[in-house]
Amino acid sequence: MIKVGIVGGTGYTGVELLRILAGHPEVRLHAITSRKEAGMAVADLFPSLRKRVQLKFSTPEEAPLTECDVVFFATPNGVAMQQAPALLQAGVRVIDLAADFRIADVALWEKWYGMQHACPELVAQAVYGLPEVNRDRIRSARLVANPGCYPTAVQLGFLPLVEAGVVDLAHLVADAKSGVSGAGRKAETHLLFSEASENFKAYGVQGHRHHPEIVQGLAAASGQPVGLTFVPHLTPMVRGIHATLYARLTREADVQALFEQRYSEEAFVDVLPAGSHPDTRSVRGANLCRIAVHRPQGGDTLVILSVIDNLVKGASGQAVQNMNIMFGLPETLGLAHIPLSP
Ligand SMILES: NC(=O)C1=CN([C@@H]2O[C@H](COP(=O)(O)OP(=O)(O)OC[C@H]3O[C@@H](n4cnc5c(N)ncnc54)[C@H](OP(=O)(O)O)[C@@H]3O)[C@@H](O)[C@H]2O)C=CC1
Ligand SMILES: CC(=O)N[C@@H](CCC(=O)OP(=O)(O)O)C(=O)O
Repeated sequence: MIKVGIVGGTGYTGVELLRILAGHPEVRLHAITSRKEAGMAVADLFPSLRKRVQLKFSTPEEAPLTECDVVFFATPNGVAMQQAPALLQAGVRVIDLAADFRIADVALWEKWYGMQHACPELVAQAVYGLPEVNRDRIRSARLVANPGCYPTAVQLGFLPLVEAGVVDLAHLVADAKSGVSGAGRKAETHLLFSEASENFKAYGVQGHRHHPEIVQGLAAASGQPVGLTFVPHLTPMVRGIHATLYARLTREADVQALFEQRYSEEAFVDVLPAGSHPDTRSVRGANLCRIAVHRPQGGDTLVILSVIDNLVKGASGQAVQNMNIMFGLPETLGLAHIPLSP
């Protein structure tokens, strides 16, 4: 059994990790932290976990994290980089759901995240945890940087095209919409029901911290610089990301076949029949990215639709997928949830 610790167990990705890991046959939950709820039983805070999770929250200082085989950080940016070095030193493997180790260029990371990196020397050791790209490196990784939610939906949607070199790499467009849980379980005015419901807006048009992460991944996949316009939107639903991606075809290709071949061996990427319209509900609660390929009017502009549940394939499910790979388990173990519908 793998002994698991979670730092940040009261946030949305933390409770989603608990939901998935409580049903994982090879996992024993050993430590879970919260500074605000220390001493409280997990099941008292989250009744959905009653009789499934027996642990109590401990402070990060008191939790027996060094006794774990792997520790997940489901914390705000800038927390894992403070605590990961000591855990790695103690032989514990680390999966960070935040962005501390996602960007290889530390100066670029510091610019976007507005803080100094606490352990820049570890960034080069970290493996970017998008299994569909980095599976072999994840197997032996001690430190995994779990991708952001938008970057997962956008990269999986563009990858077959940029790898095959059939689109104009200078002018990619990603128009993405996220549910409100993407912003985390915190009290902010724009996340209030009266503000976020019956409302729809773009944000971060001038620049969003997921832009450099997406560009880094697509440039590595294509071997060339990539130009991307990325516009995130907040949409009044709880879970889900719908990314509408645009790319101009520069070479004739059977794009549907390209996608089907690229993902034919991937358990968690579903390429739909040509012309489909995936909805976020079709992936809700599941570790799954569903993709549909369109070529409107047979022209040279491709439209790719990519949907995920931001908390599952966009965060905690993908983190468990990475854990399975790191510990030599079947990649799908504990991740067979069927999406919730309706
Ligand atoms: N929500 C989403 O869809 C996605 C989120 N992510 C990333 O995952 C991470 C977690 O996100 P989310 O669950 O939404 O965040 P939340 O804001 O919902 O939860 C944050 C958690 O971290 C704990 N925490 C906060 N500060 C510290 C600290 N200094 N030391 C230790 N624990 C701390 C909090 O508990 P307490 O304060 O009690 O200690 C809480 O449990 C973030 O980095 C986010 O960017 C990535 C992909 C998708
Ligand atoms: C809807 C919403 O607010 N989404 C968040 C992104 C989700 C996230 O948590 O991204 P990181 O893991 O990179 O921090 C945002 O745009 O800031």
